[in-house]
Amino acid sequence: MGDSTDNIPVIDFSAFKLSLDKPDYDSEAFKKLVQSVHHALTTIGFFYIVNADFPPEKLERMWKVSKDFFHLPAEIKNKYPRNPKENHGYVHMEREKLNPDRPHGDLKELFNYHPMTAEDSLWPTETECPNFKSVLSDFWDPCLALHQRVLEVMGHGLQLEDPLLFVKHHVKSYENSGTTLRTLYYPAFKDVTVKEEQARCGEHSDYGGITLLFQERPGLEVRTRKGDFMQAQMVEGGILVNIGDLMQRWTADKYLAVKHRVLLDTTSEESVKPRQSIAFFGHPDYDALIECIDGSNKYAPVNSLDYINMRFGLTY
Ligand SMILES: O=C(O)CCC(=O)C(=O)O
Ligand SMILES: [Fe+2]
Repeated sequence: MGDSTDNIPVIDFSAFKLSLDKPDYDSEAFKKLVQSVHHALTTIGFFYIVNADFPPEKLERMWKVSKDFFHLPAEIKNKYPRNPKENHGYVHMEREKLNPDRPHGDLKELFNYHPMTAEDSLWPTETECPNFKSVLSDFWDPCLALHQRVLEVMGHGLQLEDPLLFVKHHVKSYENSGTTLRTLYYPAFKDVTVKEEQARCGEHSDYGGITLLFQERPGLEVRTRKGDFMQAQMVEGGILVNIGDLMQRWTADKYLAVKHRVLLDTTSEESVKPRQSIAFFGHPDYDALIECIDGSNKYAPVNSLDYINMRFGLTY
């Protein structure tokens, strides 16, 4: 772990928590929130949200149904494979390789939920995994609302002419965007055969807009500006936020999409246990044209859908 100045900042979101329709834009608390988020995204690239009124019972239910699902026999889980076109469904162990330079796929399994395409036939049945579908669907709403609040705060931090610019391009999340809820499971060390240089989750930056990450136990490492990796400290009730590459492009590198990973460190007692995490990947609407906000054209304008398709092509 890095020294305390390297720790990921913890930001109090009460000035724009989920139970408030709007923040008090002129309040010191809101200005401090904007400034803290801006500082985090221009330096370490990660921050924890606390006091956002995120419903803890929804998170508890997510941990439980996810565990139930991942404990099902492989032949049941494999009935619902991820559909490459729509990105909804189950991805088995070693299938995804987030760092293409590593020789083997990641030691994790996951289930992606994308409401646009999540027909009944693409979910485990109620007999196979009771409440899985309803709990994932129900978790989507607070994630969507919170990620839109973060996008608005970022718009203020960057002093955009229209602080709602990012939000306005993240509104079709149900029908026309790559926004995805993902529940992940890293099996215990004793239950896997680890190949050379195999990671639980290889070094990568996320692809899209912003990510909300919920962690059940430690293990995530984030790359510092110096290029080494540091452990993300655990924060009680904290929701970790980082941005994806498309957002970095959009901000013309003012905000940074920072690499992160999860290793299987067999000398650490924590690391050999199974680990769960949940990621909500907010992605700009498929028809959004992503152009540098400062007019610099540092990156050529790119269509959101073309960009995500290109990135998935390199991962699977
Ligand atoms: O499991 C984690 O903590 C990180 C997962 C992650 O970075 C991802 O799926 O993009
Ligand atoms: Fe990630």
